[in-house]
Amino acid sequence: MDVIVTPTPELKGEIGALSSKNYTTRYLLVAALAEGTSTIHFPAHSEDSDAMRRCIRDLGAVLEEDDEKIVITGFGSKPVDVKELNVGNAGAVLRFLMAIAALCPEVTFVNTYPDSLGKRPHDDLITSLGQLGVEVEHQNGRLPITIRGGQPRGGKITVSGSVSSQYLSALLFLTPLLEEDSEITVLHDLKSKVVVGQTLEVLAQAGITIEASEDLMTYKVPGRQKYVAQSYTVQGDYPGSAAVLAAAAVTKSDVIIHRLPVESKQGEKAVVDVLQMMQVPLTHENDIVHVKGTGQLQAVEFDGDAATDAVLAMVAAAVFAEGTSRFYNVENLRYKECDRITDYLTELRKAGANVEERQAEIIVHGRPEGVEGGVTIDAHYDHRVIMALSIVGLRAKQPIVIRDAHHVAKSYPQYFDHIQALGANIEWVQG
Ligand SMILES: O=C(O)C1=C[C@@H](OP(=O)(O)O)[C@@H](O)[C@H](O)C1
Ligand SMILES: C=C(OP(=O)(O)O)C(=O)O
Repeated sequence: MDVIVTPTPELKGEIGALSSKNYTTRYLLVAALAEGTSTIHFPAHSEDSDAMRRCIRDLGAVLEEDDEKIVITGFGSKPVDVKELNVGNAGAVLRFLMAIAALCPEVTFVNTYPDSLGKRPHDDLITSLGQLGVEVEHQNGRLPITIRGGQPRGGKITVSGSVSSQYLSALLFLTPLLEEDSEITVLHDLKSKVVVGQTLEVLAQAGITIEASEDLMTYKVPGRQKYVAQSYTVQGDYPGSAAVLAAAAVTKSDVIIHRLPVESKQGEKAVVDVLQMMQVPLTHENDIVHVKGTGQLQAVEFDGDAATDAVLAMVAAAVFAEGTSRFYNVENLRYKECDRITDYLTELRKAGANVEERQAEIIVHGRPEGVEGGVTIDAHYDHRVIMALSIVGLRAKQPIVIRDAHHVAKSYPQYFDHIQALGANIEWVQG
């Protein structure tokens, strides 16, 4: 399905934020790794969180769900002997479960998105699993991947953090269950470091003890631990909400989003500070963000690694700012659903934006007068590219068609309904 975004000068209204993708995937996993029955309130519903639901069920967890909660009876440290898992296009779900699959005799992760997740590298995690004695069959570090685990014992492990934090998170979920204590050392840099804070927070909530160094580069993980069944509540999602906030920032707006906690470990909450730095009038109190946009923005410089999943939305806002914006330290955007630097900027340029790329940087020469639009955009299977280009479409001179916009459902299926409810001019058409 394609979406036509017709220029919309004003947005107005209130929405509740979608539930956090990163917390939902983590709570589903720790609930599955516990032996008792856990409850997760307000879990996210999206292709990625559904992928985790499907896979933990295949691994032996029992799930019962109603409108506001999911009750999960876990399999503990003993998943059933499943032969195949399908994670869809969900990177984090794949990486976390590649580690957990080490508890199974032999599992193959199939390749259902050859042009997206199928292109993403997993070599660094494969190397670390090898150190635990886990045999991994792969296609040059990519899907399809077969894990032959059995009984990894723990010990000293190194993992590179220079491409993704998800490899480290994966090892942090697995190692507490192993026979021996483990010591994990992160090599090189650790990208998306803030997301590891979410992993540690959830592990602690699930009763797991891990000693992490202050810089998050070394970990002592006692073995033979048990995940404790718990009750969890999922907070609102900043990465998805960042797109709605950026849309409000580039239009004349009066937009309120509920359920965005002021105290949160989600790095993408920085979108609020970045928009403020861009002189967008907004307040953030009592878990409510209220934007009263004028459509006028100033350029900004920002270390994007602190808010990796909100960078595309911030860049879209910067397209209409006065001056030149720079988003640096973002090389790992190249290893996501698409190359979120080259592919994304290609689409932005089509729409009329003036943007430049470096290996680890996006530079935006703002056009407060607006961009031309009147083009068809390729989604590159990327929900965040789709949301970002819709923001540009709101302020373009001519409508923008976003092809295969249904991939927005990877993280935020109700995104277009939400911005439509705020007044955005959106039409779905058969592609
Ligand atoms: O651990 C997680 O749940 C995630 C980590 C981040 O990935 P990288 O560590 O690869 O940057 C983020 O982009 C992704 O959406 C979710
Ligand atoms: C990169 C993302 O997800 P993942 O790595 O889990 O596929 C994302 O949600 O933007």
